[in-house]
Amino acid sequence: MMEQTIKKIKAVDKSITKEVEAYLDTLTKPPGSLGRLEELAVQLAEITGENFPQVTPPAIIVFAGDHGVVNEGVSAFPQAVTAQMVHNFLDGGSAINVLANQLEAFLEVVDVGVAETIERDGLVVEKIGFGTKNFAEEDALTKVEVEKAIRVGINMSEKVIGQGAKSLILGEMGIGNTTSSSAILAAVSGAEVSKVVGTGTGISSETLIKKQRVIEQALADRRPAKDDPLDILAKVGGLEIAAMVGAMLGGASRQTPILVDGFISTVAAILATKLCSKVRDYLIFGHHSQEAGHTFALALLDAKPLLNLNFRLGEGTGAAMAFPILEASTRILREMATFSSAGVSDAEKGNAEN
Ligand SMILES: Cc1cc2ncn([C@H]3O[C@H](COP(=O)(O)O)[C@@H](O)[C@H]3O)c2cc1C
Ligand SMILES: O=C(O)c1cccnc1
Repeated sequence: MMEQTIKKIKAVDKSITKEVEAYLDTLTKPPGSLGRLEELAVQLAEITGENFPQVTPPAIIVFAGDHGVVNEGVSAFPQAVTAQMVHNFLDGGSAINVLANQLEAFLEVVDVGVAETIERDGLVVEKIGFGTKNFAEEDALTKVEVEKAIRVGINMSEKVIGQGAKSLILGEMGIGNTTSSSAILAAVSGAEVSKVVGTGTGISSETLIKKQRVIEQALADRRPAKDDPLDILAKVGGLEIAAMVGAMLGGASRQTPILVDGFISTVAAILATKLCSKVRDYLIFGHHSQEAGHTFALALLDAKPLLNLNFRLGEGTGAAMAFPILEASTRILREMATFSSAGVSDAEKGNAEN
């Protein structure tokens, strides 16, 4: 199924680019003066193949999963917080709930691998396992589990797009997942672990050293294949990270813009683009996270995030904050007057008259 989805992913429509750029120059502003908003408008047109793209309504999907590596003491919070936060999402009390309400976005919460059974109305239960295995001791997942989690992500994107979502905001919840993400990033890039490890939920400097050692030892023991995203996910990955990879493939296959969140989401994006390089052009990077490895992860994708709000939360919060910028870029195209419709002199005309 993943292969079929990848086959469906088309290169974004570059035949529309010149037309949209030219149209932007007819609007009542000096050419290019709306800077990145204009670049975004062009990118959204290329993604959707439409001169007047729509990103509203957005769908927010938060994938939750646990990590066996928490047994090594690599997070500031206990594993139980993953399930507790899933309850909080369903009760409406988390940061991403607040932003979803503000954006009037539909929020889907998906249990793809929380370590506890959660039965609640409104929760999408697609549990592939009760957390991953501790990758300090054994492979986190089997290849089959990775493939199943990717499929969950693909299905979720297809579901919300089928329900009318015009853009995707992807987020995650999983205590320990910055450890998994740093391990993935080191594996896929060959970078030193020290360059891609960070404090996650706020660990001490001693714990940070331990976290780095745990990752270094695991990479030496597990030996994930650099060019094989599925092998990397199986050896040191997570179910919610694999599901995000799938959601990105699914979104791209349906020509839908995807807002990427922070460190964990960007690591998933690196894997998705490794599986299919065409995915890159469907991605818009919401914010620059405080998590240490994010700068390096963004550079690997040559990505320039829209915001820097000193966030280090996850859940899709940084991506959600950037959504109004996307919406603005589409409204510029749809709602601004042109020089001729508004009777405003354009640059050459003005010079000619002087
Ligand atoms: C209350 C709470 C809410 C969160 N929401 C997202 N995260 C974020 O922190 C976790 C990753 O950090 P680490 O690898 O250090 O455990 C993930 O769940 C991530 O989504 C949270 C963390 C906590 C404690
Ligand atoms: O950037 C992120 O996504 C992030 C950073 C710290 C903790 N959780 C998530």
